[in-house]
Amino acid sequence: MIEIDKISRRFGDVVAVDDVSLVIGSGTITALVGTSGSGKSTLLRMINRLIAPTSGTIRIDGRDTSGVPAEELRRGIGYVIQGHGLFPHWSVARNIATVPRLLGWETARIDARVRELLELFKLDPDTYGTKFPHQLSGGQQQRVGVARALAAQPAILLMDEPFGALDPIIRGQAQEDLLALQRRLGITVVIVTHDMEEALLLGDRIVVMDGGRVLQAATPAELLARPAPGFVEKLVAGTDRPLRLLSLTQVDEIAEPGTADGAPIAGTQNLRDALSELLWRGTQSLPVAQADGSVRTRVSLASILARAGRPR
Ligand SMILES: Nc1ncnc2c1ncn2[C@@H]1O[C@H](COP(=O)(O)OP(=O)(O)OP(=O)(O)O)[C@@H](O)[C@H]1O
Repeated sequence: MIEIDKISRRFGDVVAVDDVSLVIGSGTITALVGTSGSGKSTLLRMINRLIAPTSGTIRIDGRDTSGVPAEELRRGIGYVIQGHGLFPHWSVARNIATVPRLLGWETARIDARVRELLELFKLDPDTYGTKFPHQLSGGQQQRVGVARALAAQPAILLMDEPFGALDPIIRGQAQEDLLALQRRLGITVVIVTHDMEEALLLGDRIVVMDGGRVLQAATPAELLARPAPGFVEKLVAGTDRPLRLLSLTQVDEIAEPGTADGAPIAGTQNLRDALSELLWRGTQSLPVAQADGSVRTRVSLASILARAGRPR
């Protein structure tokens, strides 16, 4: 758990972060979202002490980070920035090995870890380990950047606009990969983005910042249903709110007993997928399949539409 307690940071006359308090649960993804200059990066960098707070305290698992040597702290926290930040004259393998080498791991252990990570990120170790960053695509460089951040198995991963430089298709894939990776490793992720759509997709919790302050910290469902008046409401209104709401609910949650024609949709898919499928097929209801393949329920267009409006 990361406890941020009344943290502020000034740069001269500018108050970049203004009295922020937040609790970030272990094993969750928290998205810090806001416009440029709202203090997101400064707040993120105070967690690994790349920036020292002017006042306030940050505790990680109960331990005040101001008492931990900065190097030691940073080795235990992965950090990924926009445009990957790889060392251009080092091979991919050496880039990934940066922190394990600093920690003095044995060569065989480092090599095994590098291979494991390359495989995890779907990059063949024999093909890609010896390449240099400029020989990779933007998406591949980004994956190597995340692999490097995870090399020493940190419990926390900080990401500052990690997908900002990727084109929309690669970006969508990278977001899905991050979700899968986080669920698999159970790490705590704090990600900075100026994109509310990205925050809604990735965040278990979304923290909206403006002028260095937290305006609202909530789950995606809460934020969509009850955005704080003013700035947050405006940000949320810019997203496809009804479709976003639908994507937060699984088909199983509203499926009813009965049958329908056609190929079934999995109960674990979300209502947005179900709506899309219904519209495409031009029908009123779809059969719903369970993990064991059995089909006992259906989901109807009417019941989906009832979930797409403003919650009352
Ligand atoms: N090293 C610095 N020296 C002076 N001012 C700074 C410094 N770093 C940040 N600031 C100022 O602090 C405020 C918050 O900046 P910060 O980078 O945290 O915002 P941000 O929300 O991450 O913005 P962006 O999305 O553009 O990165 C801005 O007004 C910025 O100009």
